[in-house]
Amino acid sequence: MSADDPLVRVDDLRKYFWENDSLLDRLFGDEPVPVRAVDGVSFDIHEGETLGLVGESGCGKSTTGETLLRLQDPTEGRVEFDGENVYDLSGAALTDFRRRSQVVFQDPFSSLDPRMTIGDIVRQPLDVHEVGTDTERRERVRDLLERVGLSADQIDRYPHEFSGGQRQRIGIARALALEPEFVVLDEPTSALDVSVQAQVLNLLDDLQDEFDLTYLLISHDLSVIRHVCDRVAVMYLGEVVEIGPVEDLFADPEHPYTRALLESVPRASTDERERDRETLAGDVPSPRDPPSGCRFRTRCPRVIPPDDLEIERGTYRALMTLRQRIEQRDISLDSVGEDGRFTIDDGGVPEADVPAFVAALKARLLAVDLPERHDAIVEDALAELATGDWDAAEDRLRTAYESVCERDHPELGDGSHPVACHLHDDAIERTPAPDSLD
Ligand SMILES: Nc1ncnc2c1ncn2[C@@H]1O[C@H](COP(=O)(O)OP(=O)(O)OP(=O)(O)O)[C@@H](O)[C@H]1O
Repeated sequence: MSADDPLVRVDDLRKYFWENDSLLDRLFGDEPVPVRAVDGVSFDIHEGETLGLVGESGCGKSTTGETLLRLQDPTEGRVEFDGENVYDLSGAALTDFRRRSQVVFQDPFSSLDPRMTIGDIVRQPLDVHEVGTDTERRERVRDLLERVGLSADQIDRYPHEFSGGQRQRIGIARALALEPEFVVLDEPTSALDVSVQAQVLNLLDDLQDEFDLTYLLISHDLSVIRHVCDRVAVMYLGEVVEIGPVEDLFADPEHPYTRALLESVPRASTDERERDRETLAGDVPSPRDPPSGCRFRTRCPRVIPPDDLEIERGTYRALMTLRQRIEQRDISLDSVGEDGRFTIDDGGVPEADVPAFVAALKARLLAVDLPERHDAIVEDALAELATGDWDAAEDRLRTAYESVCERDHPELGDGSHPVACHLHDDAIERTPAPDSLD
């Protein structure tokens, strides 16, 4: 490995969990369903660097960390550690990898065995890897406790005698026992009081310098990422959508998802506060059935309209949300209008009621006023819903409004700050929406 080669290289890593995969499910003929927790993730981590992995809950951060440490088997892809594919390792080489790479978990309350003294907890990896003599192991544990800011005299105490921050220090001491080079820090401070979070982050920073550590820091908290990381990879629904140096990414977030995440961080500057807000609406979709094309497009405030469509960004977003609800059959027709105003059977509402039904449905579903041309299209689609023809409504709206974001999957690309978004894809001809900020 040359000095420029990364210590960790993750290449198109995938980890699917399978549901409906038991013998019983197969007997009943249920098809196994993949949960695409990690779906084609690539990044490098250089020696001495801290790479942050950020994203909302459920987007695959922990699974990425655990799979690259080989705590979980990958579905596909490759992870190189110091030039070797970790999934090919066995015997002494695998033991060596297990020594050189460690993890610190989020919850210092459940990750420490309450029946063991903290000395035994920190010493356990030394026993497993048979490092040194009994006396040397005890000395090493005493030294580690001191290095993480505890007292060597506390060696025979139990975890319940310590505060949350102190327990996380014990977890860190255990992770460092074997002198690793690489540590995955999985939400290391999110279970802690705000007042002790900074202390633990500062400790991790000091230890990194002292022991030449390389970190992958997993966090949903951008302020933690900003405080500690050199570069950051933003994950959404199993994919990395943007990656870059931390200052660049915070100063100039390119992916609409990153922009929306940053909007959720309180900031001091008036200029920034006055910037247009692009907050995140709705939840992360299920990784069992991720959206086609760009996975963020179902929530993206900047979803790209077809070229010939002159439409404001907010209006187009509202129409896309309406489409999604129709495609998911996520609209209850029974509750349209005043109580009992419309009678609905399998064929929908009686023909004479269709205009009134459409007006009531439109008022309920759309908070924006539509330009005439779009109003007519939406009314035709809602009239189809009124007569129970969901497929026709779906087709009509797709024909009028289909976005490149749902057709094509954006690739992350190369360079120091790549972004997987069609807004940054020169190959795609597009007309920006009239209220575009760019
Ligand atoms: N063992 C499992 N079986 C089935 N699905 C799983 C399993 N582990 C994780 N998942 C699913 O994989 C997706 C990614 O989970 P993961 O824990 O990696 O996300 P995360 O970004 O770390 O979120 P969090 O911060 O909440 O842990 C989630 O939808 C989760 O429900």
